[in-house]
Amino acid sequence: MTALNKSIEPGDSPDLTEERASGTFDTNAMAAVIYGSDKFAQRRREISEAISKIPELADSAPLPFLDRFGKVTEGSRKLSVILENIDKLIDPSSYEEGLHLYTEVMGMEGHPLALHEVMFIPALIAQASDEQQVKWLGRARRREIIGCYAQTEMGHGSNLRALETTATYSPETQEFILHSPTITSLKWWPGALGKSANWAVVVANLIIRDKNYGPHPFMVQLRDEDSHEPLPGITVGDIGPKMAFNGGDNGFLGFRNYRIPREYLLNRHAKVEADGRYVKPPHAKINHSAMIRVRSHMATGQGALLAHALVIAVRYSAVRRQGYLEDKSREVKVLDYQTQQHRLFPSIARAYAFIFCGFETIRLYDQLLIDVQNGNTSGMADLHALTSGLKSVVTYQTGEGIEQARMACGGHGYSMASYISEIYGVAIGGCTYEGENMVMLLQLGRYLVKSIEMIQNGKSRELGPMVAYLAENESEIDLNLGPNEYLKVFEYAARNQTWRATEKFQKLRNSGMSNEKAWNQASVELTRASRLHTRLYIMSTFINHVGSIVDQKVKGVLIDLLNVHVTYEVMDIGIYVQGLLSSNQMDLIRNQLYVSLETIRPNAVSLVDSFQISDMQLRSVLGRRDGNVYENLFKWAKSSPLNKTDVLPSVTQYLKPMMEKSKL
Ligand SMILES: CCCCCCC/C=C/C(=O)SCCNC(=O)CCNC(=O)[C@H](O)C(C)(C)COP(=O)(O)OP(=O)(O)OC[C@H]1O[C@@H](n2cnc3c(N)ncnc32)[C@H](O)[C@@H]1OP(=O)(O)O
Ligand SMILES: Cc1cc2nc3c(=O)[nH]c(=O)nc-3n(C[C@H](O)[C@H](O)[C@H](O)COP(=O)(O)OP(=O)(O)OC[C@H]3O[C@@H](n4cnc5c(N)ncnc54)[C@H](O)[C@@H]3O)c2cc1C
Repeated sequence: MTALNKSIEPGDSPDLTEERASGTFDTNAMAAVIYGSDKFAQRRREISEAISKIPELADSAPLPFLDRFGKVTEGSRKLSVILENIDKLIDPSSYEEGLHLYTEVMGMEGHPLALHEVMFIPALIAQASDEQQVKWLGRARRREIIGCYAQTEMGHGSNLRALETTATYSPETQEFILHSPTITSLKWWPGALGKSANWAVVVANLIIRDKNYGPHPFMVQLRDEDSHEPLPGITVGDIGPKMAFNGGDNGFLGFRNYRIPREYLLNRHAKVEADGRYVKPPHAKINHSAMIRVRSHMATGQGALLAHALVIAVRYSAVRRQGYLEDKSREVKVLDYQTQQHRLFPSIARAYAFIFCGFETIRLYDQLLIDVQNGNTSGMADLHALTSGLKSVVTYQTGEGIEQARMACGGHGYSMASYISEIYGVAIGGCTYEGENMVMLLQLGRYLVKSIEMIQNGKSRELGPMVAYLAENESEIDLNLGPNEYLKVFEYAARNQTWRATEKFQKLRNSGMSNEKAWNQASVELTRASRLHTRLYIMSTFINHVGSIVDQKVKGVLIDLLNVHVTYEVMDIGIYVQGLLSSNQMDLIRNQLYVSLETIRPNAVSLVDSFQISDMQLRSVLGRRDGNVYENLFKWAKSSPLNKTDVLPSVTQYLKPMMEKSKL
């Protein structure tokens, strides 16, 4: 009989083989659920296999041993190998296949095409007119040019309206003149801008005859296509090392009265006629679409990062033995400790939940893109509110989960051999990029307040399906709790908090305070409402997704995982449900959580194996598929550049003389 867990191979650590043998479901079938289809899950495996056959695609050294220069060079080197072999590796027209290829080969530390694929091309698709797409999109897709998305400035990121870069229209020459008037107006942070990109989508305030029409996207050539030297009028460079993404060249950019043709305003939606007449877009915020797209993809992306950390921590916890339970003759796998399970299993559930939730937001974005191309912008506000909350909650919880995974690996978790700190650095960047989390929670807060105001004005029927629960009365909770009852508990918490926060804001405003001051004084409560609303959404998409699964064994284990999720989440928001649940009921839920941790235990390794993250992609000694951690940890340490010689020059130059002097 073939094993249900497809990761078993001869030579593996017996501890991991034992774990895999206890799995109750087919990990390939689970991978099909995680990656949306059996076909794509299979393609991922094939792509990984094809990559492994091209030795030049392997890291030339463990990435943590490379310095910044080495990391940036390594990314470009591998990119050129990828492009030479691209047809052998993927269907180049598939975004998903490309993403898998890049993630596997490049790792997560950044590379010259990261922003090209994630923002530059999507911005062209959403914002360039048909003629502009003919001009640039093909070139971008063929990677004849490398692009980035340059919006944030040194002085402003969250508050777009305060960007200082201007694009002033000159009707005489039919050009826009891009200018950076101050130090703080320098573009600052855009990925791949520093050294790699030769073109950029630049967001600048459009000025026509002294009137500011707000931020608009412009296609701007930064560097000569032959020499790669910055063009006259452009100041560009790298912003230096960061917490993570050090294989990437996030950059700065300034303009000195830099002229571009009128046709370089991305003008699918807004236009400037030759005489300077402005043609308004169908929605004031349509220029934000590249951001909405990334935010829509963030739940899946962050779920995948959390998954990376959990693969490492769960596998390692199954081979790490420390201390005793009942059997005093052999130390126990640390995964058998309830505290370890409590640390890791709710995060496994969240990783699955985020990925499933991401399916939904990506689908909503793709639909919105079609609608907007057809002139229908009515879905923009809803998706903006939803993805604003979602990006904030998933990035924060992913960061929490990764950090717990690191601690769950003890001392070795702190070593770069675990690679978890790199994953953490990358993931936690998501709390900031695409809109700082508090700022984005408050965007959702605005939407929730407006929803409550609709209810107060007797317009409950006009509420969208995602906020309809705000108008409902709470019902009794039956504590023969199934997932749907937990959903009701969450609805109660989110509804109560949203009403309380809104009423606080309204009361302050009605007391004569300005709108802005009242908003600020209610803002912590509003962010709490936004988080609860978003967590409710995540839970409900998780429940719906599990309900739709056909494979009964896969569905069975996902129901077990859902039980971990709903009980953990409700315990976590206990303070918001005190008015609904008695302390006896809370105890009952707490016990259900502990039972669900035990239930999921035999499937823990199979659940993380199902993410099918190859060793190459994982880059972790602790998380290796074969579980042979210790001998490889020693090998890894020996490969440290510091161990190339027994006596370092720094010892000869400084420490030896110091010790010699002390002897006198
Ligand atoms: C391989 C991995 C690579 C990782 C890649 C990482 C790449 C990172 C890239 C970046 O970070 S790019 C830069 C991202 N920057 C931001 O996200 C900036 C955040 N700020 C904003 O998005 C906006 O400033 C804001 C906070 C949303 C406010 O918008 P605005 O400045 O336009 O404010 P107002 O004029 O006050 O308007 C508010 C009004 O508009 C509605 N609204 C805002 N955005 C949208 C939208 N996209 N769609 C629909 N509606 C929108 C908002 O809800 C308000 O509506 P009302 O409440 O007034 O009705
Ligand atoms: C790894 C990484 C990659 C990036 N890539 C790009 C890129 O490719 N292109 C690009 O253009 N940009 C990029 N950025 C920039 C990023 O989008 C901004 O840093 C982000 O939007 C936050 O803006 P800020 O840095 O100005 O923060 P600030 O707005 O200055 O935030 C500082 C603090 O002020 C608070 N705050 C600000 N406004 C409010 C408010 N209205 N209400 C309450 N609190 C508020 C915030 O919550 C935060 O605590 C990247 C950033 C990082 C970290």
